[in-house]
Parts: sequence; C-alpha cells; structure tokens
Amino acid sequence: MATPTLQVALDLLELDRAVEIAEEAVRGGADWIEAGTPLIKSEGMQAVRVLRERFPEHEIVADMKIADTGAVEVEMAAKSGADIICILADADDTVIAEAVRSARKYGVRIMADLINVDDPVTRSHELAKLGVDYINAHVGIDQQMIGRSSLALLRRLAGEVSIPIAVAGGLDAETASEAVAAGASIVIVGGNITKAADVTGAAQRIRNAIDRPEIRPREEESQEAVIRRLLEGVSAPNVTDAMHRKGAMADLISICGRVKAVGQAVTVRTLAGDWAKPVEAIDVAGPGDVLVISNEGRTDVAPWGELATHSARNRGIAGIVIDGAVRDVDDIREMKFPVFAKATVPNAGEPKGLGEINTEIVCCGQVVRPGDWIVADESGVVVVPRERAYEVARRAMEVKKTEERIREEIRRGRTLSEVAELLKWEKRR
Ligand SMILES: O=C([C@H](O)CO)[C@H](O)[C@H](O)COP(=O)(O)O
Repeated sequence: MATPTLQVALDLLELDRAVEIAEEAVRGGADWIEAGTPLIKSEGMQAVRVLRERFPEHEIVADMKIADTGAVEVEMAAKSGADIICILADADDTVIAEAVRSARKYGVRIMADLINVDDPVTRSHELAKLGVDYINAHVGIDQQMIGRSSLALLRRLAGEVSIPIAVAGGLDAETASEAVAAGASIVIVGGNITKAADVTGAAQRIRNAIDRPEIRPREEESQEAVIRRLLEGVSAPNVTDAMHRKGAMADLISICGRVKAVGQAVTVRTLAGDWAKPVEAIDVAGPGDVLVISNEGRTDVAPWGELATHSARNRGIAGIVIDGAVRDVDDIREMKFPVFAKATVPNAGEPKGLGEINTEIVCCGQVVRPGDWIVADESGVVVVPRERAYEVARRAMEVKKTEERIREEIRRGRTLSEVAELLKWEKRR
C-alpha cells in the first residue's frame, strides 16, 4: 500500500495564523496544505498565493467548494498557485465538466467533495467518468455536530470507486487510522490539528496513526453517555457560546465556589419557601440528575438547606439549582456539594406540599423541562434543551478546542485583539 497523504485543512479566518499553523503541521508530517473554505472566503485568493509562496515543495489544495462557473473558479485558484481544487460533487455536470476542462488547461487536479450527496456511490462513478481526479468522502462540520460520520460514508465507497479516495470530517488519530485501513489514500484533518495548542504534536500523532493503520474494536457508548462525557469536559461559558449566547440563567451564584454539576433536570415548582416538593424530588431524581427548583425567585425564605443537601448527595444527585435562596451555607460548603442559588437566608419555610415535580418551569429567566441538560459551574448555570443536547455538547467541545489554540497564541505574546483580528471583524452596520 502506498504511503497515505496527510492533508491539513486550514479552516481559519486569519492568514497569518494559518501560515504559522501550516508551518507547525508540516513539521509534524503534513504533506498537503489546504486553504480551507473559510480562509478563502475571508482572505480571497491571496490565501492560496501566500501558501504557494511559503510552501514551494508542498501540494496546495484550494477548497473552493465550487458550485457554479467551474472554469473561472478553477482558473482563479490555479493561477494563484493551487495544485488541487475542490468542487462540490453535487454541482451540475455542466459545472464539473467545465472545471475539469479548465483544470486540464492549467495542469491542476480536481477533488470532488461528496458533502450532502444522496447517492455517493452512483455520483462517484459519474464524477470519475467526468474526469474528476479524487473523490472526497466528506461529512461537513455542521453535519458532524449531529453525529454524521465520514468513516461511515467512506465505507460505502471503498472498493466501489476507481479513483483515489480522500476522507474528511472530524478525523482524529484513531479515526484517521481506521480511514486508511478502510481504503482512503488521502486523509484530510482540520480542527484536530489546527485547534491544538501543540499543532506539530497533533499532526505527528495523526501521521503515525495513518502510517500504521488499524481497525480497533469500538466500545459502544450510549448517546446519553456521550452527552454527559462531553458536557463534563467543557465549561458553562463554552456551552452558552455554542448556543449563540442563549441558555444562561441570571443571578445565580455557586455556593461552594469551584464545583461543577452536569446532568438532566428534574424540575420542581414550589411556593414561598415550601420545601415539601423540593425534598420529595430527591426521591424522584436518579443518580446524576440535577434538581432545578423554582421558588418564585424569593430570596427571603429558603426551600433548601443542609439536610436536603445531605440526602441529595446520598442519592447521587449531581447538583441543585434554586431560583430562590438556600440556608445552612457553612455545612453545605463543607460538603463541597454543587448548589447554585440566588441568595442565602437563614429561615426555612413550611413543608405544605404546594407545587409540582417534573413539569415545565421557568428558572432564573430560562424555561427548563424535565430531561433538559444542565451545566453549572462557578461562572453560572446553563440549560440545554434535551433535543439539542448532543449537538450542543459537540459544539461546546469545539469552542473549547478553538480556545486552546488561541490561548497558546496569547501565551506566545500576541494580544487577544490581534489573534481575533477584532478591528477587521467589527460589525459594519
Ligand atoms: O471542508 C471542511 C469544512 O467544510 C469547512 O470548510 C473542513 O476542511 C473539513 O471538514 C476538515 O475539517 P475537520 O472536519 O475539522 O477535520
């Protein structure tokens, strides 16, 4: 088997950062360098020109995702120095044919991106006949966030397609290795190299993995377990970022400081310090759940205290969120149990039994339904609608990874404003 090609996809918005990351990725073993679609949209063909100049010995790929005017766009990229130019596989045949003619004229190659193609096997045969040089079994970044897999797409094509197959979409060392074992000759990796603080190390790990491909047996993980694992690995701010600044509850503080709670909500609505339903809810909740209690936002009477916390901890409950007040704060702090409340107050109410368990409530400005996911840490509490929990958890992890590289660049001496190119990206209207 020929040595597989490692292509690093530079899906950044800033050319200087992209060049620096490309240098580090090449040191780690990347063969081909891709000007990613976001980079091309941000910097234009200058991105391709600069990469050509800085990496004269490497193949430069321009991920144009061409949908129309095939010849013109191939000409632009070819004249800027690209060796391989990407077109959408579901572009009309007229576009593909023109792109291929133009590629032949300028001595470059065409890679067709199967993103969103209904019947990838049939389309790959057609593309090969039209003269395309490579097929890319690509699952796009937004599609990855709802669980689509590039490996599954690749496996449908393996053995069916006569031209070399590339694969792209959320690959890491493990899946890249499996991709080569499944028949890919070009492995395209974006975020898992470019977002790493140590880009060279990340590229090296993938290089080693694809040079010794193997298929490892996978342990099946339930979707709930994946969501929990991902949310436990990110912060509440990462989660609100992933939700476009939605989901944050207002005015809550962490009673025990640096603690974290992740789990599905068991909701409680209770009135003016009535602590019967909150305490009954401990028995309704299971291990790993978070009790979310609406106490009308009252801060003059507490429906929760130390004994309830003790009982919740015994039951394995992950945390308590109260739109209201809490008491016995000193004892709760000794337990280091994740309790988030609006205020502290010494007096309890009465266990009258008014209220409901597991109905939709509003807590600190956010609607919470039973089963919604809660992520709470020292920055505050965020609610994630249960039907979007997998996607939000994946996106929050991407937010965290992106910050890892930014933190590294700040550590090296750039200001945050420089890294984010704030002046360039200020909103114009
Ligand atoms: O093509 C890509 C995507 O559509 C954004 O332009 C990515 O380069 C490709 O998905 C590889 O990146 P990762 O999925 O982050 O590995």
